[in-house]
Amino acid sequence: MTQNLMQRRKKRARKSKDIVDTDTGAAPTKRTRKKKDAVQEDDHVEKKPKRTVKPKKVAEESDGQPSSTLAKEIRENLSKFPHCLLLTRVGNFYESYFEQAVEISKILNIKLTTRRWGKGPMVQIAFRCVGFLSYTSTNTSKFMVQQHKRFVAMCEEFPKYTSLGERETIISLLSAYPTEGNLDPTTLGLTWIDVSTGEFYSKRTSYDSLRDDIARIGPREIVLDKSIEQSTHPVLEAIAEEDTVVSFIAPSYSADNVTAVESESDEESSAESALQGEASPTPIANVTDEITTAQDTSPSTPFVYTTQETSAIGLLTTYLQANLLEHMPHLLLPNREDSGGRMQIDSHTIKALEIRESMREGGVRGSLMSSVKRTITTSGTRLLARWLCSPSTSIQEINARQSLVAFLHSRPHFRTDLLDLLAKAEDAGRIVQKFLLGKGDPNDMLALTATVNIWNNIQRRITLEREMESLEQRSFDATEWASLDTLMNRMVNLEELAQRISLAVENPAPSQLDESQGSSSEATNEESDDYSQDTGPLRAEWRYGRVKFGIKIKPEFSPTLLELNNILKDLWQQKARMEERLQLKYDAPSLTLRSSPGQGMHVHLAKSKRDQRQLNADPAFVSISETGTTRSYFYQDWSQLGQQIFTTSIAVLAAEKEAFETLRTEVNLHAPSLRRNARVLDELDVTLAFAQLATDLNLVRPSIQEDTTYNVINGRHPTVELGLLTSGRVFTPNTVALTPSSHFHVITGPNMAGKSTLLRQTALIAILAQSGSFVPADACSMGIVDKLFSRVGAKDDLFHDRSTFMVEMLETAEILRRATPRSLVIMDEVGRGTTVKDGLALAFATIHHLVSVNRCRTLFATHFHELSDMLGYKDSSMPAGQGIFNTVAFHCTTVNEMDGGTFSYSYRLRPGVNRDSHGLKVAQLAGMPILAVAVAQDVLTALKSKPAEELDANELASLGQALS
Ligand SMILES: Nc1ncnc2c1ncn2[C@@H]1O[C@H](COP(=O)(O)OP(=O)(O)OP(=O)(O)O)[C@@H](O)[C@H]1O
Repeated sequence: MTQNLMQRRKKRARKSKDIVDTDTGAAPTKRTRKKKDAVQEDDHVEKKPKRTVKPKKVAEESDGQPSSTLAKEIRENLSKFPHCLLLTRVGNFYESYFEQAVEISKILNIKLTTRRWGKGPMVQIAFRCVGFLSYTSTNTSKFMVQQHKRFVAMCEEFPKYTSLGERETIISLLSAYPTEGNLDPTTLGLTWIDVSTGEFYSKRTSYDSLRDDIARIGPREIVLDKSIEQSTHPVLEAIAEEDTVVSFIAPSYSADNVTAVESESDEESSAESALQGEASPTPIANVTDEITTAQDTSPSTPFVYTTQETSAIGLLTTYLQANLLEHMPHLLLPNREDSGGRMQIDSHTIKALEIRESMREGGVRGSLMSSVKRTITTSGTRLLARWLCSPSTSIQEINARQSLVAFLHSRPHFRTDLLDLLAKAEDAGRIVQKFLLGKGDPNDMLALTATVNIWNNIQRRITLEREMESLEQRSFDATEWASLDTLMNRMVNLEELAQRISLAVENPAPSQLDESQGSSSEATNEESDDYSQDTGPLRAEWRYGRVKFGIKIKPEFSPTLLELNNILKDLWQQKARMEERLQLKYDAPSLTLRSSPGQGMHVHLAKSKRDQRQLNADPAFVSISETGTTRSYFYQDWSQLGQQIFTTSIAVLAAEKEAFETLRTEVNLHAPSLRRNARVLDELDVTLAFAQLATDLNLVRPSIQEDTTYNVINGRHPTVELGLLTSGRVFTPNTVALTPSSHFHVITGPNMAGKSTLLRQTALIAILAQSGSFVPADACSMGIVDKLFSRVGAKDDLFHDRSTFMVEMLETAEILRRATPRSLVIMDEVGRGTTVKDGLALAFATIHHLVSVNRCRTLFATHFHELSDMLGYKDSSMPAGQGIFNTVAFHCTTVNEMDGGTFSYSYRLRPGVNRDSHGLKVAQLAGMPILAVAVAQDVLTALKSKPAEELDANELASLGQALS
């Protein structure tokens, strides 16, 4: 299937050329460039000849050389790097031309051909050329550099618009495909992938939700259909605010293309857990117009990708194929993310609530993530971010997560042991992806094995805990264990794979190797190789080559390898015997058999004056060089034996490489199971982290139900509480009780008295609760929140031509359009960005709409105490529900005035309305000059009898005059 796709996808994005990473084939990144520079210094690989490919135009130059663009660039590069062998990437090949082709064909033992440029006899130029497949380039170039001591320059081509190679870690790609024709015009297909881990998702979405999806996913790059590039398509509007690279491509795909996305197995489908609750990914089925998962083997409910999703998958796959070339990973069809099962948090809210990063500091510090993160693996941290940005709306799933948190919370020692084990695990998801991308070395292989062993140890530790609890007969409760069992039962036993790898791969331990002759470390390696006592450069070179190739496979891995190693061992022994024999025969103790690039296989005398007498008399030894003390000879017997050692060494290297490729294939075959286990461990990491968090921050288990209540007793803001603690202050907890009969609370109070904090903590507690975490409160019970909206903090967005007030209104409008009775809304100071009259009018209209149309749970903080009057508030003794809307209640914070003009904030919420903002106190605290504060005080006093809105222009002018 893949081949079909590849054939169909030959039409690629426009290409440009530049030097490339010889290891990865990816376009250079800042880091890879650096790395490459280092390699180039070490390995004589030159850098940066450049060429750009334009249509071939051939003409003969006066010197009889072809003058096509490619030919010119090759000659330019050759003259720029005269000391290098130049390899030029052309499609799937690296090619070498002219005289160098002859040399390379000899070195690599590949066929030399004759190529012609130009059409017609008049312009045809014949020249020598060799080429080899690009995927062999890493080893081939290393061979030329290391074995033949040649400098190599590589000229690479890659698509002009890709930024895939611009970073080591590619976070997410997202492709949104617009609807067409008679398809439902309100829906979109959305797919996204983390190329570094292979996590691939798809969902149906709408233009309204697209911005929220993007905010949650946080892609580095967005891929769109080229056909909408010049249009005013709503997708473009939705992504306009995003600070991401947007690529438009003309996809060479149809729905059928998706059939070529390679399925590894359906195993992964069950990997999605009761804890995670995401729908299963799809094994490839027959794709016609739509992709279906309806296969017998799938353990979970089949689902069907929509046509738009199918198109999005095709678009994204095309893009990856065009950019990753031969490093294109094997992809499973994506997991379906069903928005029905996730709390929708709009894009402003993700930013405003500082879930992933803080607004003030820009980084993670001060964010919810930073306060609650206790995960110890990077993949666990990624999962935590996903859970926090899209909490669940499934009570079953939330309960499963909470039960596991409770289970782990009550077993601190067990938790510590599991954490200790987890800390040693590698990011298996990323390693597997590396292998699927055709990368990965024996160290990765060993890391994977170690990780599989750690997984096994974790399972053993769990079994032990269960046995200990049963033995102690300490309230052993099988239902309590059910949450952990459900999670761990999803793991696949991969012990066999781990064993096979550890039996095959030896740790190359490069630090133990020394290229220099006769170093002290030689002995160690001789022992480990178990043959020959040779300390000559030929051997050092060969072993150096092994390490540089990153391969050391145990001989027992395959009969071929064993046989070759035995032959090699025998040859080394022959060499040792020959050396010993010659030393004795010619009475030359300093005689050694050596090889060097300049002299080939030669006999070396370290003390020539003493040892050369008898040797010189034997015509079998031909002197080839001498220095003050040393002398070298050609000796045919050694030359032949050395050559045999050399070719056998190369054969062993090739066999080890082949063996490694076999292992790589095995790892790739197990990729779904490896990923599945990795995901289980990620979930364990996050739940362990939640359990630890519950202990650290004294959190309680919330109770979640299917209603529209929100009852949090003495709730706290997790981040503000931590911030206060560092300065020795204590957070004042607050109770919020939203019920269907009192679902809208108006909060008034002085500046700086904790209104925004209360609003934010209300939202954060809902997020934590539905993520499966315990929450910062004395008690919490709440009905599922389907959508969370916030309108807090205002800042302008001049780049997108939006004033502060415009941003405020856009956000408010969106809430009024989208909130449902199951939603939770927090609104802070709506209407403050315009005149008092307009602001008041808009604030009232907003409340009116939220109460009577949306009917959602809302906290509405305001300094417009007049709103309370408009809403029918009388005084704090007024029973709830007695205003003009019977579901609106009033709460406030206040300041405690003390003797001597000092005051303190009471952050404690109480019923009622506070009409005093105490703004001047805050101004004073902020360091406003005393004179300015005094003038403000005079204005306030003057306005006490009659508010400013009621004064006409003349009255205001005379007031100003009086105060000046
Ligand atoms: N419950 C609390 N306990 C202790 N300190 C608090 C509490 N709530 C808020 N604070 C402190 O008060 C500061 C100001 O709080 P916040 O921004 O919520 O006030 P506000 O009423 O929204 O102010 P403004 O009306 O000026 O926007 C916080 O940064 C925090 O340091």
